[in-house]
Amino acid sequence: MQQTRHIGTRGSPLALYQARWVQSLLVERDPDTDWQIRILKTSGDQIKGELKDFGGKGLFTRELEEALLDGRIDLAVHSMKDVPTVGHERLIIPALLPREDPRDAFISVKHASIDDLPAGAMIGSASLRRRAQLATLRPDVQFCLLRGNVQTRLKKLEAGVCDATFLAVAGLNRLGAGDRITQAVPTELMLPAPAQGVVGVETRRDEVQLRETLSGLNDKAAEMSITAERAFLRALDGSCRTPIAALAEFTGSKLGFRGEVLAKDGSLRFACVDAKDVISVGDAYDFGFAMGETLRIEIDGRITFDD
Ligand SMILES: NCc1[nH]cc(CCC(=O)O)c1CC(=O)O
Repeated sequence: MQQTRHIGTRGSPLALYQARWVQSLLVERDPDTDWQIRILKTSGDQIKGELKDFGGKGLFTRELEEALLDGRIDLAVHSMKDVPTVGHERLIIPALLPREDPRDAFISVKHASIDDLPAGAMIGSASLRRRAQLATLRPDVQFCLLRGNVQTRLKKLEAGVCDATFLAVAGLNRLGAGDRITQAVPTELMLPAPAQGVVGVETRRDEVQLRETLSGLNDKAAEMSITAERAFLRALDGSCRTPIAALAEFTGSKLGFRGEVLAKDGSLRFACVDAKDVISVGDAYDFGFAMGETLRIEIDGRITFDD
């Protein structure tokens, strides 16, 4: 008899796209299983104000993890940048899919680039990281909230709610909205969020066979990078609400790493850069964690992580 497995996802167009992507990869690998998508509402989808006012962490992933634990779903598809660094002991993420472009996109109707923005321009973004980074580049612009899913934000921008916004290039590409990108911002100007551009698949730790199937989808370079970036975040955050960015790039056997921590208003910025030969995922974790520890010592209380 054919076995049915449920792939849990949020209902936003981006989340659905990602779930369908995982579904098609699984159908290819194991056509004898019936891979079904099950849409769940998460508390993060119902919030209209500032995310940080609602207990931040894991907002988009918690309900999916609860559904995994009580058996409503067998797999959960996540944007890895939304996944907290400390996971549930009964859950595991055996598959990280190949990374898309990790950069942020600058999107504007009237202005060609960040440099092109006039003084006083209104930037719509709820992201503390993007706000702080932009404030270091352009202390003369202002910010307002712009929330909702990717399409909603693009519509609001077009309606003139703000002069520009930022979204992940990866999400826009996945939605077929890559033509809306005004400027793909170089990572030297705006370092992405840890794990930006990577989709991961989570399951229950005791699902031996599912884990093996998922391991077949795992991308080694993405795993090395994401492991280092998330270890960096873990070394720094706790219950972090200060902006943290990181990008690890794996080529050959070398892991290049850049990370930064900013004060929310962009008035302080601490950065680190290094590269190291890594063999195992454990090496990548240790490297990222050590980078985070070093930066934390350097910051020495001058930026607090929970204010
Ligand atoms: N927090 C929402 C979120 N989570 C992941 C992405 C983009 C896709 C990705 O990074 O894989 C987005 C939207 C955005 O920041 O533009």
